[in-house]
Amino acid sequence: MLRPRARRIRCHGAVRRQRPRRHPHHAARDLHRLQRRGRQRRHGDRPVAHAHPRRGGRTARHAGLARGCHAVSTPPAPNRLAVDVSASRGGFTIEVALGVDAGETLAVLGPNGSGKSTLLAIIAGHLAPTAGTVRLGGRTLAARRDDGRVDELPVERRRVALLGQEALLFPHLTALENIAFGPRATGMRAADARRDALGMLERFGLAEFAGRRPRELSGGQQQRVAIARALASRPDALLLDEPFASLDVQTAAEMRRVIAEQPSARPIPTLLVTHDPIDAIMLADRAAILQAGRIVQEGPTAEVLGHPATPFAAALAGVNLASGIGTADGSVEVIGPSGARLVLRGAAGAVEPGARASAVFSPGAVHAARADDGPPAASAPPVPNRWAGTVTSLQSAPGGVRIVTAEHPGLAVDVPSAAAVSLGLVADARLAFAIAGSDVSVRAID
Ligand SMILES: Nc1ncnc2c1ncn2[C@@H]1O[C@H](COP(=O)(O)OP(=O)(O)OP(=O)(O)O)[C@@H](O)[C@H]1O
Repeated sequence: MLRPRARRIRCHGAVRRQRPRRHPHHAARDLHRLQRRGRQRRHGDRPVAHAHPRRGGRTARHAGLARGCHAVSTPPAPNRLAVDVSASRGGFTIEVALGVDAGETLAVLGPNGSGKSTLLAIIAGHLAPTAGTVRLGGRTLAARRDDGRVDELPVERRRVALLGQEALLFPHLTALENIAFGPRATGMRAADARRDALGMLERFGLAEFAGRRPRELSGGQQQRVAIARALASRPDALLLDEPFASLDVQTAAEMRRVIAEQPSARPIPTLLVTHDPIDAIMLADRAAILQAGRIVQEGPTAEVLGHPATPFAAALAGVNLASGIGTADGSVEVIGPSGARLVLRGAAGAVEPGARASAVFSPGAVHAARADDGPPAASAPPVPNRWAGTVTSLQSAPGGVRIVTAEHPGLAVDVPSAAAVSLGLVADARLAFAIAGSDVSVRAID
């Protein structure tokens, strides 16, 4: 276990170094236990005893500071979060390397069970890696040594704030007291902590609720207090675990705006785990797709959602992903399960002949018409960006109908309701499809 460092305190005008006592961060630990309890509630881990800041926690005075003394806030330079770890939980293994710069937000998207929470648990200190390191700025949060032992900073000393779906506020404290709790735990004077907490409440549009207890606040207001509380303790990294998932659409939008508008006076890395592409679009500079414990794609958010590399990411982004082989003219030839050929050509970009490649396009960018001429001869060369299909399923889509055909069941075509009526859509109808090259993006598969 890493040794606690001495901290600097200002005492009657003079700045001194103070050696920490054995457990100088009990209150912060209580806060982290409470956060962890929320995750365990979702994931079925063993429960942790309920934290009570007044009984189990320690205020600045309890933490060993004399009257008139307070901790000098010397936060380490905001820095990069660098994770390069593997870990196991049950039969599941995760192996991830990623970095998030200060002031940057990385969205981690992935299907259920892909390891998103496990990744956060490793960074927050709830799960030890089986190999590798977690670094934050100049500090090592966890490192597995060659001899198999792990150097780990305890959760409460990582300066990593974790905000989950549930606000998990202390029920017996007011909104203001909840926010002031973290700074008090690190030794800030009560008056300063209250002043800062009031400032946070104002920033989050909650000033009028300062004196209310969590049960007197709506879910959205509680979540706003929770994010204010997370930031009030001046963490060096922020972990957001689907923080909007339990909120209604309007409140979630409001919360996204609040987080997006965070002033960057003290930039820190933010890692946002989400199922919802809107979170990545609104909040993240970069996005990573996690599948089965591995990052399968990472890059600028527009790039990852604009040209997804996997069917999961394509479904998330709401686009069609067609995989095939590059043709002589730089298009992508896709062969359906029954052998039907489809050539997709992008207006910009081309792929190497014979190379594995993919084409991406939106279901709504495809034009559909009645095809009265029956299926084309198998030997006929396909015309780029044109194909025919027999309808196998019709589903409702926003503003219209989603069509799936037997020839290319992985590719959806959306038509507006009026067009669906005039096409007389029924199962087994033959349709002709066309898409402009400007709406198709082609790329080689690595
Ligand atoms: N406490 C645990 N003990 C044993 N296995 C666990 C534990 N927590 C998670 N797992 C397993 O680890 C794998 C990854 O789970 P994890 O919760 O990290 O996925 P996730 O991507 O966050 O999923 P979700 O989107 O459903 O929250 C799953 O197979 C899960 O069953």
